[in-house]
Amino acid sequence: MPSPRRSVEGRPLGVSASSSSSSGSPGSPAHGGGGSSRFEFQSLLSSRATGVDPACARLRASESPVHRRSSFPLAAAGPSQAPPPPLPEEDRMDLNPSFLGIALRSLLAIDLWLSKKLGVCAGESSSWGSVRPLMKLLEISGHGIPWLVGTLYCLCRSDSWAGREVLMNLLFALLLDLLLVALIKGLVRRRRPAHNQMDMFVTLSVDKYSFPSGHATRAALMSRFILNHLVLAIPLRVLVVLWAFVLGLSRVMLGRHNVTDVAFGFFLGYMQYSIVDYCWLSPHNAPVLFLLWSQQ
Ligand SMILES: CC(C)=CCC/C(C)=C/CC/C(C)=C/COP(=O)(O)O
Repeated sequence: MPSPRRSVEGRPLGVSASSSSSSGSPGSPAHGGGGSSRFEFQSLLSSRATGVDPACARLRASESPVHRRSSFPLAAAGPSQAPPPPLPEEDRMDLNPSFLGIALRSLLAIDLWLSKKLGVCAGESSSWGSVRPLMKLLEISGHGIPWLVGTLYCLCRSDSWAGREVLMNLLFALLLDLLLVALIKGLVRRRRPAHNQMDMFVTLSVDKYSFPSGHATRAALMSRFILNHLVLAIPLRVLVVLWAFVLGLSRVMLGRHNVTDVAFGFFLGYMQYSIVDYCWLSPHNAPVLFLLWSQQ
């Protein structure tokens, strides 16, 4: 144990006015100005040597009654005792990452706990195991292959320029989605939940990762696309939104994803539509594409 009177570098801390044998605990704020300040000052410096989080040590220091009085306690120790230098700016900023870290860890813990609770169709023997076939049917409804094949088929059959334009953009949206999801999955590499059974219909190699949910991005992207480009009666519009929501929920119920994978997937899909809308392909800005297609 290093002497409590010395800093990590071995230099005296300059807090010698009160002896460590004075009554009460040295760390207690009730201990008195000198004792309290000694504890706090030591905790600031020795945290580097002991591995204690400096942010926590600093937090303790800033909470002390001495600091609240905003007079540096060591001044009371005597004229020969030089006050320690103020903390470097970058050290003071450490508090934020620490709070952010705690918030993220808490969110992650809630995410894992909630996802496990909601994974009621993760296996045949799960509490809602009998609904699993229905959930898997929903899974296929949001899979990339049926959407790609369906779009290409309609594009081949379409005989109007307006129809071709919408379908061409739908194809672009689907490809953009596959690309972005694969990119993020490959970068983040978050494993699928432990209770997931990897029995999915055709997957790509990145689909062993779970963040973000490709089904959720497609659900949000396709529903926004459909609502903006198909003239549908209100009940059908409600159905489209419901489909997207239930598809996202089914990913967690099947145990394929954590809640945050799906939540971010919805957000990403929503934003992807904005990109598609912004880059909307038309015979005016992409004439080559349309000419090529019309010659097929
Ligand atoms: C043109 C091309 C590369 C087509 C690939 C279509 C395909 C196999 C997409 C994979 C869809 C899929 C299984 C996504 C995973 O969804 P999660 O919700 O489990 O992330």
